Amino acid sequence: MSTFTYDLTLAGLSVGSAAALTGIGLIVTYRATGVLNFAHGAIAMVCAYALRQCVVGWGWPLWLGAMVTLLFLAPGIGVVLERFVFRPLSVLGGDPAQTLVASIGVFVLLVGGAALVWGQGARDDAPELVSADPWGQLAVVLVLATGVGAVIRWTRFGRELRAVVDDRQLAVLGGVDADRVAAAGWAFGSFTAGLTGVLLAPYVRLDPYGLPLLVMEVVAVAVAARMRSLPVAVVVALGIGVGQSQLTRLHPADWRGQLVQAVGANLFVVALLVAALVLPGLGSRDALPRTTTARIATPPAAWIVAGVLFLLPLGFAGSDLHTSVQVPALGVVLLSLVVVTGRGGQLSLGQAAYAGLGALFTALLAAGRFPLLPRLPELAALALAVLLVAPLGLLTGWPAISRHGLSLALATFAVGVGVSRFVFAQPYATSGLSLGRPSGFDGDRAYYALELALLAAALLTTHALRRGRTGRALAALRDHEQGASAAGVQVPPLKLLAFVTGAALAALGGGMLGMGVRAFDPSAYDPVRGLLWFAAVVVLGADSTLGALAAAALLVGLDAGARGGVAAALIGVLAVGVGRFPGGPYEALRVAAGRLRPQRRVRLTVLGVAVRRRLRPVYVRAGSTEAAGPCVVREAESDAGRASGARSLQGHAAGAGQRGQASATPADHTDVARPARHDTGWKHAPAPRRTPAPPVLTAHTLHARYGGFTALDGIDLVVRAGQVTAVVGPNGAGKSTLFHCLAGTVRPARGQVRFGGRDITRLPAHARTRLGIARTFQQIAVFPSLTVAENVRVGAEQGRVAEPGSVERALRLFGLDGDVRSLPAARLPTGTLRRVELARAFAGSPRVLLLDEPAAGLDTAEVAALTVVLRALAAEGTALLVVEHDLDLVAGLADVVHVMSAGRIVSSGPPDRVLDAPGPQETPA
Ligand SMILES: Nc1ncnc2c1ncn2[C@@H]1O[C@H](COP(=O)(O)OP(=O)(O)OP(=O)(O)O)[C@@H](O)[C@H]1O
Repeated sequence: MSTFTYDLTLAGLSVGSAAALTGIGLIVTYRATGVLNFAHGAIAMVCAYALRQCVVGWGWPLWLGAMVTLLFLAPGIGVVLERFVFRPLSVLGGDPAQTLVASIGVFVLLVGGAALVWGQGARDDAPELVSADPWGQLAVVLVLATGVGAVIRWTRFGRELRAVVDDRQLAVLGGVDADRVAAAGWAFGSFTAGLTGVLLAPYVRLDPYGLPLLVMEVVAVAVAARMRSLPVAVVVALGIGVGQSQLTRLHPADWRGQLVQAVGANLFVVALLVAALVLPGLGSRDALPRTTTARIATPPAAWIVAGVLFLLPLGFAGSDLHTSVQVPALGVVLLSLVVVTGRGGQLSLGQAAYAGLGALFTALLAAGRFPLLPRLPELAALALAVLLVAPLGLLTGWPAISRHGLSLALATFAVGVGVSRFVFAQPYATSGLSLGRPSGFDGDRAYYALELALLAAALLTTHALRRGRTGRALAALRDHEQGASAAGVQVPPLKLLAFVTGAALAALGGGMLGMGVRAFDPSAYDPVRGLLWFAAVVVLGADSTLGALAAAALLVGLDAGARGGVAAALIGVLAVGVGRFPGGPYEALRVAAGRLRPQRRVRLTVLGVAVRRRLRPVYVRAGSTEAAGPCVVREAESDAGRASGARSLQGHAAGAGQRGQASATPADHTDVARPARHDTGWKHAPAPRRTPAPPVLTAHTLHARYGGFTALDGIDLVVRAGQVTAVVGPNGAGKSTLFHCLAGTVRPARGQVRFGGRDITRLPAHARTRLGIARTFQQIAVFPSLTVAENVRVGAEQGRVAEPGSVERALRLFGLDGDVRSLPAARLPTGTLRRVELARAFAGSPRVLLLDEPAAGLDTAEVAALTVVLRALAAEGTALLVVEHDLDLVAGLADVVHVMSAGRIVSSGPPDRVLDAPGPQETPA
């Protein structure tokens, strides 16, 4: 090996060691707590500053500064974060969404805090703890990795750690002190962050923004190791480090060479892009605090006040006016986050990239440097830049189709970092670039007026996306993606729409920002800004346009008026707390106000029916002297008849009977007395016989597998119009898998699903809904931020046919046409929510209703009323398939029962025959 190659290898090992350290720290924290610590780089930066402060600022000996920094400060930060930020969140349920936002909040807080304390400028006098000789650093890394690996594998603490990671609650029940394990994980993770920071600081720019970003760029190392394997992380880190170092030999001749060199010099970013966009995703849960609250409408007065405040700067002069110019521009950028994150519920940490591209393209187009295009006037350049950047929204929109939670966070972050490194930081794109204002708007006042007009256009666009059919579909997507898909919402195109619109708005705002300062400044659009803007929008109410405008004013105002870093620190503090108030500050205010004022109570009937008694006569215990009474429906209806909701149901069902669509109406059933049979065990009265109805949905030899495990083993099933078909069986029998295959959320390995003769095996869930297969969920899927009527309207708009009056009909049928219709679904009782979900499914005029444990969470009276409703729907001609554990409900409701065991249907027939037979169904959960 030549000396040059050897030297480059050594340099690469040095960089790779620091990356390996970061990987080890991220993996250990993730394993111990389930949190991907976005603040890791910021902790590294704070520790590097602290060591410099001790040694350079206060003149301490290096060993003392290093001990205090690495053995007290770094682990201390970890313990404090665990105790005061992440433990409360894990007590609240450990939603990864909230921990992600909190860790971004910690990042922003530390960056802002460091800028406040140590200033924003870069330092080049960080003390050198370990000599530049890479062998020393490598030794540190290998000792650490081996030590951690040994602890995890062979010690009691390691076993506890693995137990907590696998199932925290189970580990706690088993006597493990999960908090201690999490605190140790955080302390160690922060220690490695601190070590990375002090090792790197002498060789890179030590500043509050650059170092954290540099450290987070190597997160690919941990992702490549699937957040699990320390040896893989170390090997990948060293490999990329050496590769990156070797590629510095390239000497560019033209812009292509420069691009290749840029790739070589940023191999960790390339690895991040590959890890985040190509490798399978890490987590699947939603990445935003799930909306549990209704959106609070902005009072008109607030808009008037905002309008006046935004007009005020027109009367300003000098530096005040010059600063104000940034507010509308940043407001437009933040509105892009309202569209993507607030309304669409899609996490986007890379929005700064689109803003920067908007500014860059505007500058290139206005300068005549854009390939193949002539020089354009500034306003035309801005408009064309917006159009050009909009489709680039697919860069993050495409991954968002299949990625959620952490995976989407990483993908959008990676795109932000990639664009920053490969476009903004490259001289071939940006050298000698200036950006002027449109002619006629050169002065600050005129330009501000132009910005207000553009802001108004952006507000109108945002507003349009928050109203009407698309607005409701977006809200549904945000509130419950699976539920939205089940309601017929075409989720992938809707996500793309959100990201493309978001990219266009960000580009517009970015171009306006650039024109405001008459320059393209790459640092104004770096990925740290993306995190800050994301945090600012989330804490001020992600779905609030006014919140975005307030955030813009706050960020610009604090940056201009206070010491640098105040804005970031404030936003960080708020973001750290946001997980405790998932609805944002409005929710916090509401909670506070709620303590002072009693909440408005709404009286609701149960399923629209004043049913108070459990249905009695379907079962009689052996030896009981109680005679069988009339059948289920008469009992329920005799109570129900007193309620308007029941009248609507009866009328509805009778109407259906008159139209001749149904084989039986509830009234028909009341005429069928069910004699009791006195025998051992629970017995069932015979169900009324019906004439065979035509098949609507059929399954043919369905096979489904999870890895090597066969969950469905050749299922044949027929669901007929006007009948209730039930599937029962013990836990793990495969009922839910069958349900998912029919609903389109699981793709069978073999076999067919047919609907009205058409093969729909490969159709996605939303397409099945549009054909006429609606479903409900075991865990109720409603859209909490929408009102009851809006929930039902989503079902009607996206369902099989948009029949006029279908919303009102569904609301009436399920007894939701009173005051409750205009209440937000958040915080309604379970029974009402079940009705809302059913009404939503029904409003799309489905031919088949798939119901996954519809009685889950309902009390006896609600189950009784539910039976009436489902009977009425079947009587109307709808085909119902019910997967249910409640055998009482099945016996009283179903026409045909299929019993499943170990992935097969082991018996089928009318409930009285099937449920009486001994078999696996007798041990349901
Ligand atoms: N995503 C999955 N990955 C691996 N195995 C799975 C998955 N989902 C289900 N299984 C397994 O497939 C089998 C069938 O599960 P399924 O949920 O369909 O049964 P079930 O009858 O609905 O049970 P339950 O009544 O408890 O919901 C079970 O052994 C289950 O452990």
